[in-house]
Amino acid sequence: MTHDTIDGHGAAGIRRAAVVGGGVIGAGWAARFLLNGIDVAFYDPSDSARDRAHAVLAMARKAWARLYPGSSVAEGHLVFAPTLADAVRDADFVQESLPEIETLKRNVLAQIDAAAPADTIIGSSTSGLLPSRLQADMRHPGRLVVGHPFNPVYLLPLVEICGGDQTTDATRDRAAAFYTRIGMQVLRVRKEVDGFIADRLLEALWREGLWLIEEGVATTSELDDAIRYSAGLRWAFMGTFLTYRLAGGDDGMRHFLHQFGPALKLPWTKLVAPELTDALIDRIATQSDEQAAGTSIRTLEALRDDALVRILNALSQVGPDGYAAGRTLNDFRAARALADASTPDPDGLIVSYQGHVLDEWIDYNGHMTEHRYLQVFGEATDHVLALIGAGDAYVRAGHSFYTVESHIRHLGQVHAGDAIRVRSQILGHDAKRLHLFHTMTGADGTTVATSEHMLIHVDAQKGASAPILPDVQAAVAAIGDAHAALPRPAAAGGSIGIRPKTP
Ligand SMILES: NC(=O)C1=CN([C@@H]2O[C@H](COP(=O)(O)OP(=O)(O)OC[C@H]3O[C@@H](n4cnc5c(N)ncnc54)[C@H](O)[C@@H]3O)[C@@H](O)[C@H]2O)C=CC1
Ligand SMILES: C[N+](C)(C)CC(=O)CC(=O)[O-]
Repeated sequence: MTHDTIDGHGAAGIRRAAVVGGGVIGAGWAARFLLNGIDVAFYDPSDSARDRAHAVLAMARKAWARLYPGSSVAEGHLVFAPTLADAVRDADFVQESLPEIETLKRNVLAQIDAAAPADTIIGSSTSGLLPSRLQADMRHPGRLVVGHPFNPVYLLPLVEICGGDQTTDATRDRAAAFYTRIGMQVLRVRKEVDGFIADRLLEALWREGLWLIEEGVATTSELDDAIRYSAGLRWAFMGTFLTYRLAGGDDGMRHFLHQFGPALKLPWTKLVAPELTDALIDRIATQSDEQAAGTSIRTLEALRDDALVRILNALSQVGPDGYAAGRTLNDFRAARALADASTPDPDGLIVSYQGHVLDEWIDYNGHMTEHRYLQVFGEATDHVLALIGAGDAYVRAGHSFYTVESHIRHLGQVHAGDAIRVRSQILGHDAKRLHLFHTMTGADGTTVATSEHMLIHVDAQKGASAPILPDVQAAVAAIGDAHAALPRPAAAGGSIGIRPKTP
């Protein structure tokens, strides 16, 4: 995998982004930036943009809670800028996601160029317009680069980077480093070309599909079935060429080309876009309505996100390091763990979880239900374990910590959407044991709950307790000794019981 250096060329210094154009894609970018702790100034004159941004952010939070559980990266702040100039004035990075109209984009890009600081990179989300044309009216054209994402931007990792004639190498590199830093898989387009790489492939398939509908060969639903029950499943991790290498049997690609290459001359495909007459549009839209069978766009988006999260999580477990997008996910998890480890806390505790209460965590009493506290505290524990070097790789190598005792105290209430934060203290440790205390606070800093856990170190293959490995032991000792100097929580070691009332 090409993994651009994370903080090369100042990408680590990007703290404020501007999103210009906040539709499907702009809102997705805003969510990805915010969930990476980057502040976002959002500009879109449409009345519905604000609601959409919040809705997309809520979906993204849900998905990220399942991809990066326990992460302590604090969400960035979102502001809705009244004007374009306000949005970009202090931005370290601008992402343009205006409608796919060249004249509009050129005009607004020139305005962004005039208002943004001179060293700010400007990324365009265009699906296929040529960057050489988009940068033509800019005074500093060298800083424009296409960063073409995929919907939903907060989940799909690919971003195609394509520069125009005047784009500098430094701009390409800085954009690549920045997109990598926010968890994306960068694909650098070697030569400027309409539609870049992925959309040329997607368009070819789409053209053929439209032709098949026009000819009455298949409906939208049959075309989708043809993909989702077959090639779509293997595309998710092997793409076309690796898949066809296997289809060539033991002789691989060479045999495949000899066997199936001649069909290209027949040819099977038309690849001509049919005329989109009103009648054809009606036919496709009606078939699409029938296919959706009344399921709303929001419900389909939730289904899509659920499936994507599961696929990404599954791919992250293939092979020692994850496979395809699963590998990108693992690399990003490791990078986030480093960022988590450096989250400062004024009291010297470990910031082990920062997030928001999700809708599905709410019970019939209207507040976060009890087992979700254990989930959050469990993720906080995982964060501490990763910090001392007992994360995924340690577990894969057969070593782990098991929790043998827990005590949760519920002291307040939190509701859907509330911000929560957990800070953790190592209260004790020895050759095999780790004693942790977590404190959960709400947005105003009030303590909502505490939890205390005893963990025992195990050799997972033997299924028996075993001494903590030396490197981890040293990390525990370093943090534990520092924490021993901090005040011990008054509730630590508390027991449960109904105490007799004093007369
Ligand atoms: N929808 C998709 O699947 C993908 C789209 N793209 C690209 O992303 C870009 C945006 O596409 P979508 O988000 O789908 O479009 P969209 O139509 O959902 O959103 C465009 C937004 O731009 C806003 N807008 C219009 N004029 C504006 C102005 N002067 N200043 C600020 N905002 C303005 C509109 O109010 C609207 O909210 C296009 O270049 C498209 O090719 C890239 C990847 C995928
Ligand atoms: C349809 N589209 C050209 C806007 C699609 C893309 O650009 C990428 C995607 O998400 O499929």
